[in-house]
Parts: sequence; C-alpha cells; structure tokens
Amino acid sequence: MSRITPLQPLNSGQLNVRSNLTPIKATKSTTQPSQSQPKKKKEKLSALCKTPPSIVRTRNGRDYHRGTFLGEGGFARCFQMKDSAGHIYAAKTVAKASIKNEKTKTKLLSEIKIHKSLKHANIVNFVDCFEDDINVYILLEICPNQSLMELLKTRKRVSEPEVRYFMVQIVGAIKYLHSRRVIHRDLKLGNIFFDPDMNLKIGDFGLASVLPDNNSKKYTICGTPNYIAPEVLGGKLVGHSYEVDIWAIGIMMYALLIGKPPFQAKDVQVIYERIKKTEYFFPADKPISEEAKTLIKDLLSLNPLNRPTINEILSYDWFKGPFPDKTHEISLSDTPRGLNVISKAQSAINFTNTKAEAGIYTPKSKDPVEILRSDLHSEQPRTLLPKSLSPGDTKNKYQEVDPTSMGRPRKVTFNSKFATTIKRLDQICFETYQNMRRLEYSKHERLETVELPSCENPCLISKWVDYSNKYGFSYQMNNDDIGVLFNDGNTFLKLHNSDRFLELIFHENEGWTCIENSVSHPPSQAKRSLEIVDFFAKYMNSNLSKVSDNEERKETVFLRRYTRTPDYIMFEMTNGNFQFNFKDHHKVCISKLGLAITHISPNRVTQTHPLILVLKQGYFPSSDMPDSLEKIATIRDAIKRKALKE
Ligand SMILES: Nc1ncnc2c1ncn2[C@@H]1O[C@H](COP(=O)(O)OP(=O)(O)OP(=O)(O)O)[C@@H](O)[C@H]1O
Repeated sequence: MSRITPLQPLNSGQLNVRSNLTPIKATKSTTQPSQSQPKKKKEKLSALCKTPPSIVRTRNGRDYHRGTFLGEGGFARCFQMKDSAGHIYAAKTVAKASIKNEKTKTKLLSEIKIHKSLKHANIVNFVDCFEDDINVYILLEICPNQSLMELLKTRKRVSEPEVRYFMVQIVGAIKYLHSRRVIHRDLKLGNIFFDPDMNLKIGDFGLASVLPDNNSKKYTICGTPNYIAPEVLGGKLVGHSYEVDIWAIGIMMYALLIGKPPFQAKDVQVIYERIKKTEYFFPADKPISEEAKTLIKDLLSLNPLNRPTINEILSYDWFKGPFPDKTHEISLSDTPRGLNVISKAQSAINFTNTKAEAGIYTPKSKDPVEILRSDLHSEQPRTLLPKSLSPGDTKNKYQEVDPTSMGRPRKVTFNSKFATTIKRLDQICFETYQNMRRLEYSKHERLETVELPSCENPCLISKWVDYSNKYGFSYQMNNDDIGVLFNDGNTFLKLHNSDRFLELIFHENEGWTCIENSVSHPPSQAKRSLEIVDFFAKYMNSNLSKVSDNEERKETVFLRRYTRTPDYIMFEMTNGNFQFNFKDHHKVCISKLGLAITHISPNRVTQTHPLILVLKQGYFPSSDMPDSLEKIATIRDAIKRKALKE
C-alpha cells in the first residue's frame, strides 16, 4: 500500500533492505523527491497493526483462524489465515488507525478495487476482503516461498536460465495488467512472490493506477527509489505511463543477474542523479551474456518511447538461450544443476510452454477462431454440440456432467454492483426449495388464502452450446444477450443492441467483479475471449433453433451454474431463476423464488402461472406439458440437492 513517507537514505551495502525501499508518494510538500530529509525516522504505519485475534469472523459468518506472522511492509503486516475447510491464505492486515484520513482510505479502497478486478496465473490471487474493529484484512492467495528479494539475498546472483524463466512469468503478468490499462508502479523484487509451486506472482497493488485511456498519463511521483523511472523524477510536468513498469523490469533483470540494482548508492539523491543520467555499468567481475546486456540496455532507455513495449520484450535474442521447464525449489537456496546444458530444442519447447502458462498468446500460432472452428467441425466424440435444442438424437446432449470436474468453482456468491440484488446461490436454492415445499403442503387450501405472484414471462436461455471440454459453456438469452461461462469460472456477456460487454471475473469466496468495456475498443487481453464469444454467437445463430421468442432486456441476467443429467439440463441464473430443459423438449422455469412457474412448449408457446395453481390442478392450464407434477417434483428435488450440497 502506498504511504506518505519522507525519503530515507539507503543502508550501506545492503540490497533491498525493506525500510530503505519504502515507496515514495508525493504530498503537497514533497512534489519533488529531492527535498531535504527530516532527521527523525518516521514510524512505519504497519507498526500500528496489532496482531489479529485468533479467530476473525467476517460479515458473512465465515471464520478464519489466524496463523503465523508472514511479513511486514511499510503499511501492512501479513498473517496466515485458515478457513474452516482448512485452506490457508495470507491476510494482508492494515490497522484502521493508519487509515484515518480520507486520502489514505481512498488509496486503500483503490488497491482493493484494482486487485479484486485481476485474475492471472502470475498475479497473487485476491480472495476476500473484510474488517473487524481494529483492522482491514485483504485475504490473498498464500505465497509461502517468499519473494525474489529474499531469493537474491540468499543467492547473491541468479543464473541467466533461471532469470529467463522469471522474466516470462513477469512479462505475462504485466502484459495482462497493461491490457487492462493498469500500471503497477511499484514493481520490485520484494513485490514478486513465489507460490507453493514456485511460480512467480506479482503482488502489492498499493501504488497501481488505472489509466482512463491508453493515451493518458499519470503525474503523481511515486515508486521505490532504486526502481523509479527517470520520467517520474522529471517532476509533475512530464507525466508517465506503462513504460515505468518496463523500466522496473530492466532494473529487476539487472539486479538478479548482477546482484544489486544498477543505480544503487548509499544516498538516495545519488540514486536519482544516476537514474536521470542512466549512469550504470556492467561490472567485469560479474560477467553476463551480450544478449542479456542488449535487453537490459533497451529496457533502461532514458526515453520511455525507446524502451521495448511489453509485447516486444520476449522477442529479444536473449530468450533463445537455455530455458528451464520450471523453477525448482532448490533455486531458493542454490543454483540448480544442468541449466546450461538444456538443449536448444528443449529450451524452445519450455519457452513456448511457459509463455502459454503465463497467458501470452503468440501471434504465430493459429488464430483462436480458426482453432475453434476446426474443433467444432472435427469428428471428436467429446464435442458435445447439439444440432438444435430439440434434436432428434439426444444421446450426447444429456450426458452426466459433474461441474466440479470441469474446474468450475462450486461455491459462488455475488458481489460488486450486483451485491444488493444477488444472494448466495445456496441461499436462493434453499429459499426456492422451501417455497416449493410449502406450496405443495398448502395445495388443498382455498386459493384466496395463498399468496399469488405476478406472472410475467421470465428471461430465458434460448440456445446453448456446451463446449466445456475446451473453452466453456455458451448461451443466448431470449433478449439476445450472448454469454460464455468460460472454464475458469469467468463469464463474458455481450449485450444485444449495445456496444458494451461485461466481463464477470470470478473470485472464490468473493463472487464476481463486473468490468464493463466497449466491444469496438476492447482491452487487448479480452480480444481472444470476445472472438470466442462471437464465434459461438455465429454458430448458435446458424445451427440452433430457439427455445422461446425474443423479449426486450428488462434486466441483465447471466448464467451462474449449469448441471447436466441424463434427463435434463438445469440452468441457475443470476436473477435467482431456475430453467430446466427436459429430454422430452419441454422446458420449465421456476421464478419468484419458487412461487411462479413457466412452461415453454416444444413449439415455443410460453406461459407463466402461479405454481400453486398448477399444483392444485395437477396440470398446466391450457397447455400440454406431459407429467407436469413429476417434472415439478424433479425440479424441487434437484434444487434441494443443490441447497444441501453447497
Ligand atoms: N500473498 C502473500 N503470501 C505470503 N506473504 C505475503 C503475501 N503478501 C505479502 N506477504 C508478506 O507481507 C509483507 C508485506 O506485504 P506488502 O508488501 O503487500 O505490504 P505493504 O505494506 O503494502 O508493503 P510495501 O511497503 O512493500 O509497499 C511482504 O513483504 C511479505 O513478506
């Protein structure tokens, strides 16, 4: 987290001592980082953070058991936290006493908002956020193997193959951030952590900022002395953008290969003078390859426009050198053996795999829409594509599918702008089940004594394609919005008759965060997913028949979860409705938390009635749904199972 701290001189000879690396942030009195230093050392705000109680209870009634102390920054202390299922997280703990003024509060909220909106293999995953009387807790994926800073302290220098691997993971994460117009602004070895599998994860979004558009600049002077880019030191008039993160990548690469940051000096003013003149050298007693030097020189270009863009970095020749398959745990203490003898062919494979894992899409590979098209038309038996929603042959359509085996999270809650309207999924299932049960018991009572809901036709899924063995589950609503529930749990929803699409990012415990963007100017990271959404849209329009007729969009609804059984497919929607498409081509939707029922006949006639009415009569008024009561019982039991399983 950012904080307002007078600049401190660096401890002699020590690399990355935390107190010396406190990020700077301009205040009214320190708009230039070159002002004189106060003599008295200011206490770190993290010192205000008291050890949390042994059990922290959240507003949602979740209990977390506090574990050991993990580390301390300038603003926060970090503790282990265990949930009731035994999962261990890191809780970044910020004392409320340290966020008394509005500016600090706004900054903490901004850190939370930005971090929460991110999900990438090389970014520390944001899990939850809650508070008690004394602290605010940001629950994060735990990174038990410390950071690159500790690794370098132990190792003194790191080999080129290892650094190559680190760089690909870091570049993958920064590419993702920049595509979302996020600048990190505090990239340093101490903010890049190792997860349990030794993958790098970027953390600490305390100084991060979102640019309103790609041409705008930021003017606040902030960063950590050794890593700060020259244009930031140029003062408030110059402004800075994504290139400050590229500069920091250059500093980290140099530091890992040589052993200390390039502009390191005892006096912070000397560091700034050196940065402004890019005054650094490659020591002869610490030789590194010419290819590494070329990349570092370019990354540390004085003019930000001369630095490679995030997309250009991995094309440098240096990446053609020996490339390991992963970071092994031994790296934390020693140089692994055999790195320099990895063959050229194996290195190329490892490089490609690592890029793919870091989410880097290589333009040389086949166009994603092409891949999808050829997949869709292949003869693979796993391709579960119904020709229509009412196909003659339902052999493949109604296969048993266990959503957990597809990597989709089972527990889903909702947050962000939907928080007020959307309840936890298990809660909705429970209330709907209870209402259906209650109505069954009261079906012999006089109709006047029973509460009757209003009966407008609900929003329905009118077409769907299950391609979860590869990408996800795609569907079209009867308001013509198109959604894809990707296998990672995130959803893209393209709104009909609009230039907007919603990216709904899933976080365990926390639910979804909604990011709205324009289809004509999507962030580059979203382009591939949008192409897939478009392809599905085209496929559904040309191949599938509709379940129901079009409706105007009255509300934004999307699919939270689906379940396929041999007899039906069940859709659980964000407005709390349940849609069941039965094998006999009749569809039923339960809405109003179980009070209303809709029948969609195979020829698309749609009728909604109070459930009590159907239960009383034993059949659907003026429609020919076979086995109405059996279908209702099947639905009730399916919803009950969901309520109990959650
Ligand atoms: N996900 C994590 N897993 C394990 N330990 C962590 C994690 N995140 C942070 N830590 C530990 O907590 C310390 C403080 O966290 P962090 O750097 O995010 O706080 P900060 O006060 O914002 O720091 P800074 O002064 O660097 O801005 C880290 O140095 C590290 O030791």
